[in-house]
Amino acid sequence: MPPRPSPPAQLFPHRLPRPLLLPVTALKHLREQVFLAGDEGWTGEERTDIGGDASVSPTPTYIGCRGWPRHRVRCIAGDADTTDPSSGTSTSLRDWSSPSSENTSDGETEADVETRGLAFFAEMATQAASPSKEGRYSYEEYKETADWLLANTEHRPMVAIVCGSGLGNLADLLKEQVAFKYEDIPNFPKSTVPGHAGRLVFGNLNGKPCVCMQGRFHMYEGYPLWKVTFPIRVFHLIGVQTVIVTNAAGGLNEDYRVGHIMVIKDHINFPGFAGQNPLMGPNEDRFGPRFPPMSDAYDRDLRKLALSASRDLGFAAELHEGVYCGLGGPSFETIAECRFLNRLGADAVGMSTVHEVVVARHCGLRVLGISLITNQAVMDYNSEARANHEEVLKAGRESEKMMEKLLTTLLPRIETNNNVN
Ligand SMILES: O=P(O)(O)O[C@H]1O[C@H](CO)[C@@H](O)[C@H]1O
Ligand code: HPA
Repeated sequence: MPPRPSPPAQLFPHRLPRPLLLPVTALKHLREQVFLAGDEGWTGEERTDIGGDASVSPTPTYIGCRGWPRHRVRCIAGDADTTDPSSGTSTSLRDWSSPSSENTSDGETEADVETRGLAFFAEMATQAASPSKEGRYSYEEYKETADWLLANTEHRPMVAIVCGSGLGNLADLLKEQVAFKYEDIPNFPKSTVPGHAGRLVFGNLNGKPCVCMQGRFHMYEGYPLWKVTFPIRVFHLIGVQTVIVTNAAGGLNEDYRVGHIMVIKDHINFPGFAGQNPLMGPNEDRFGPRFPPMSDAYDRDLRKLALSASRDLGFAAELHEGVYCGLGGPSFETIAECRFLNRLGADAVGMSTVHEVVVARHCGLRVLGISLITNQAVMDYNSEARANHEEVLKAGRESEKMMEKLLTTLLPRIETNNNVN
């Protein structure tokens, strides 16, 4: 029998810092019987007989175990990965597996089993104590992704462009492309919204090295805000200095029409009012200060550049500068909400952007925001209009060329100074 890893003593805290959670789906391939019990009993779904071919819920269900170290771990073996769908992290069980045995009768003693089980729990406890389990990524995870990207492409982008709904084709502007699917990039969340392809595209846009997010993450997809904003910090670590956030938005300002462009002057972070700010939780000083100002969120010089580029292109009639209000979604706004937001001073409304901007400013990135007005918010009780995503995507496609021209004209005018090797 191959030697079993023995758990280092320091990995055994007196108590787990928080309930230990194991996804049941992770255990469904286990070939032996697992008995778990904690001194405070079970949390979550009660199961004491997971293993073998026992049918377990195909949907991710969590079992939790409080109390340490009084778990009774009879045996853990198998060849499965634990994947936590909420964090995307995965832990291999293979290290603790019994390679040949189907049960404990292959000479493995009770003590062997106990050691192996405890080692497994020690690993899980370490994970539970790691920052990424505290509802955020660790600095090392951002770094891991940044290093992976730098190792897999020679591009060194100075500008990152986040493509809004229906605006993913902006990435096609990039020459000498190197593209990665989000699912292939370590730690990256997955795109789930139609119109957000889920690819990170590197290349040169009119001579300027860029990276394009063909698809962003939204709060309404169920992602916590530290996940929604994950790529922004990665961009910072790979040397990006300027982020251009684009979005599809509903026009609240009565002068705005479908197909108009709004250079974002400022935003209202509505989820922030309710305590949903991506910077909640322990501050990571390596990215920025605890209390970053937001009064200069949208760079004045970049706004001027965008406005002058739009005018040079003859877009003056379709051009505005205004305030974007970010909501949680996914439901579109009621008439009363639209009226309320408009009175608050918002010119356009959407379900994204503000979180990315807060995180970008926290780590010192310059931000330019551009909204494409894809629909007029319904403000009138006699209106038959109903906001819908298809209309949003259609408007995006119809104004694609305009947005492309704007970015192509704008990009070479942006001064950048990339110091990353
Ligand atoms: O903000 P982007 O991602 O452009 O998308 C906007 O369009 C979608 C609604 O149609 C929402 O996701 C809203 O936020
Ligand atoms: N409301 C919210 N989000 C949106 C809208 C809207 O009208 N249009 C595009 N994204």
